[in-house]
Amino acid sequence: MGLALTIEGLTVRGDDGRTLLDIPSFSMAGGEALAIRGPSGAGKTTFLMALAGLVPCSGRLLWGDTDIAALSDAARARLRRDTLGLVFQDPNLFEELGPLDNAALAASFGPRNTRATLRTRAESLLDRFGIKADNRAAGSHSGGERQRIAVARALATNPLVLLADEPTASLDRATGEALIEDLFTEASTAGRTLVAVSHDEALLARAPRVITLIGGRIAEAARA
Ligand SMILES: Nc1ncnc2c1ncn2[C@@H]1O[C@H](COP(=O)(O)OP(=O)(O)OP(=O)(O)O)[C@@H](O)[C@H]1O
Repeated sequence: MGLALTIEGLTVRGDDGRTLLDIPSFSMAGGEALAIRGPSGAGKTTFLMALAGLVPCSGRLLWGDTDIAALSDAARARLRRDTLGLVFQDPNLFEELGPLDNAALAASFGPRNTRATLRTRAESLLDRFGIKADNRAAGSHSGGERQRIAVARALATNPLVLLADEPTASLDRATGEALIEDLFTEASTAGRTLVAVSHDEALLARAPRVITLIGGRIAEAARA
C-alpha cells in the first residue's frame, strides 16, 4: 500500500530569501491520487520537489511515520531511492538505448531492487503500456512512447509514492489521455500514492482530488 504524506508547517525559501512555499497543513492517505494545479510560478514544482525531499525546507514532512525533513541527507536519499518514483515533462531517456535498458536503469540496486528484479518489472510495465521491450533506440520512439518508457522507469522500483511533474505537457491530446489513464490506473491497482502537477484539464478531471496553489499557498481544495 502507498505511503501517507503529511505536511505540518512547511516553509520553503528561495535563494533570495523569498518564501516560495508556505503550507501550514496538508495530508494524503496512502494510495490516494491527487493533482496540483495553479498559475505559472505558483510553486507547483517546488511543492512536488519538497514532497520528494529534494529542496531544503523547514517544518515537518512525513512519509508514513517518518519525518524526512529531520533525516540526514544520506538517510533521506536512501529512503527516497526505496520509496519514490519521479516523472518529469521531459522523459530524459538514454536515446541510444532500448526501452528495457532505459526502464530498468533506475538508480536503485538496493536490497529491494536487484538488477534482475528491475529488469523483470520493467519488462512487465512496458508490456502493460504497450511498448515492445526490444533494442530499438529510445530516440526513434514517439513522444507518447518515450513518456511511457519514463513512467515504466519510475515504476520499476515498485515505489510507494509516484510524483509526476507535467507528465503530459509535451504530448498531443489523445496520447496524453492514454498516458493519464495508464498513470492513474496503475497507481490505483498497485495502491501507490500519486501526486501529479498539471495544467492538463484531462488529467485534472481524472484526479479524484485536486488542490490549487497560488503564490506558494494552497488556495482551494476540491474533490471531484
Ligand atoms: N531556488 C530558487 N530560488 C529563488 N526562487 C526560486 C527558486 N526555485 C524556484 N524559484 C521561484 O519560485 C517560484 C515558483 O516556482 P515553481 O517552479 O515551483 O512554479 P510552478 O508553479 O511550477 O510554475 P510553472 O507552472 O511555470 O512551471 C517562481 O517564481 C520561481 O522563479
